[in-house]
Amino acid sequence: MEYEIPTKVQRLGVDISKDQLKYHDKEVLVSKEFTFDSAHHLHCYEGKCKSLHGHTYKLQVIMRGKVDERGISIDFGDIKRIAKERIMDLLDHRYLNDVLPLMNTTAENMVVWMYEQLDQALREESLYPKVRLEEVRLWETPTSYAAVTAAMMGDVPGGS
Ligand SMILES: Nc1nc2c(c(=O)[nH]1)N=C([C@H](O)[C@H](O)COP(=O)(O)OP(=O)(O)OP(=O)(O)O)CN2
Ligand SMILES: [Zn+2]
Repeated sequence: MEYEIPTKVQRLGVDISKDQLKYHDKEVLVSKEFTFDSAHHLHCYEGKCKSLHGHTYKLQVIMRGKVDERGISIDFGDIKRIAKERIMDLLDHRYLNDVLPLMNTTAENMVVWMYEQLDQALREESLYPKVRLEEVRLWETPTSYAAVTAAMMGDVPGGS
């Protein structure tokens, strides 16, 4: 997206040129974290998690993209909007075995589904053609997480 950046801007009363504002076009990782509370139980599992129980899940969404002329690759607020619409609105305070597509609700299965949801949403965003999903991490407890990366999902930079 093209932004109107004035040729000269003022800092502490001194004119500086827009070229001095950059690191634009550098690639950076941008991350945002969320929590949500859900109930679930595991199938095909002998142990306490076969019984109904709940977690405060923590989700970390890491995106990768070129910095624009404002110094932003993707607005943190837009990551929050996408994650809320595609994940938290569906899962927060819900029974996961009912609301997720048919799967065993392990952290591994859920994080792959979340990657697919977020990746699809980002591809549909016309605002950020130079940004892609890099990694998604899902903590089930403070000491246990599953993660998936773009490379693991077969997404290569420059691919369609
Ligand atoms: N590889 C996986 N192992 C387990 C999963 C999973 O999704 N992937 N899930 C569970 C249960 O859902 C359980 O609620 C979480 O397991 P665990 O980390 O063992 O929970 P604790 O409360 O015991 O965690 P501590 O932080 O060690 O107290 C089981 N395994
Ligand atoms: Zn659990």
